[in-house]
Amino acid sequence: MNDARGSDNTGYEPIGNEVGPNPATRDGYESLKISRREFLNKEIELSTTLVRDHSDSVLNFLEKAHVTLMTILQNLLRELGLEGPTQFETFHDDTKPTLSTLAFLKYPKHEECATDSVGHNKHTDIGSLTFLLAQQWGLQIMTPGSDKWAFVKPRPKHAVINVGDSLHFPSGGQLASVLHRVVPLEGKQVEDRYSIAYLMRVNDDLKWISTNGRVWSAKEWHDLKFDAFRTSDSMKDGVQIVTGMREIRGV
Ligand SMILES: O=C(O)CCC(=O)C(=O)O
Ligand SMILES: [Fe+2]
Repeated sequence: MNDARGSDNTGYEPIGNEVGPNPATRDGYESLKISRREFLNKEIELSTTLVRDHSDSVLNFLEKAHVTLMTILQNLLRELGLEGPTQFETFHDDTKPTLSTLAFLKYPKHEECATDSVGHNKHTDIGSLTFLLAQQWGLQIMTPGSDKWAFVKPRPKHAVINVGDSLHFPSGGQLASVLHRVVPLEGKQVEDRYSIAYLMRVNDDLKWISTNGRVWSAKEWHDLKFDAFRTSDSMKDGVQIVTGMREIRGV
């Protein structure tokens, strides 16, 4: 595929690039990603038909998803009294480096791919807020305080909005990032599943202190988390990276 770039934010990634939700399996999705910054600055040229022939629609979607998330963010911050010195909104400055990404994901049905490549491993999202569209079943969440997975019913014309680690840590946990994963309803992917995720992220240089007292920049956290997604090592230096330090046992 021409657009394979070996990047976490731009281009094509095949199935099996990351660890899967079941022990000893890899993930079961392929993706096409578009870096918001590179796309707005016209720095990327993806030859994939979706981007080449529909760039106006992609731009329109990207802008609408971004504005929607920024509106939600502003309202959340106001309601929680987190405006003022923290000023999270100002950490989404398009003139500065940021890793916000639009991702198109396909989980091919199992006649087309190996059954040891299934779903999407458990994780909390890296960035500030996520706008997720999916028409088929598969998304599961574990709400804070619970140790059980629950399917999220797909609702036509509804998006799923999730908080990411970059709001969770700086808000002192007032905004919780929900742990989620994707698994096929019947253990096997019986139909192609498609999802679109706009992963809004803060500027690379935003710093915060995690629950174990370490200072992170948004970019450091992003890069370490992608390393953990690819290996079966979800812990790093005693820190649970993929689960956003939720310290959940046995999941
Ligand atoms: O495919 C999905 O429904 C979820 C995707 C997801 O969690 C992500 O891209 O962070
Ligand atoms: Fe996610």
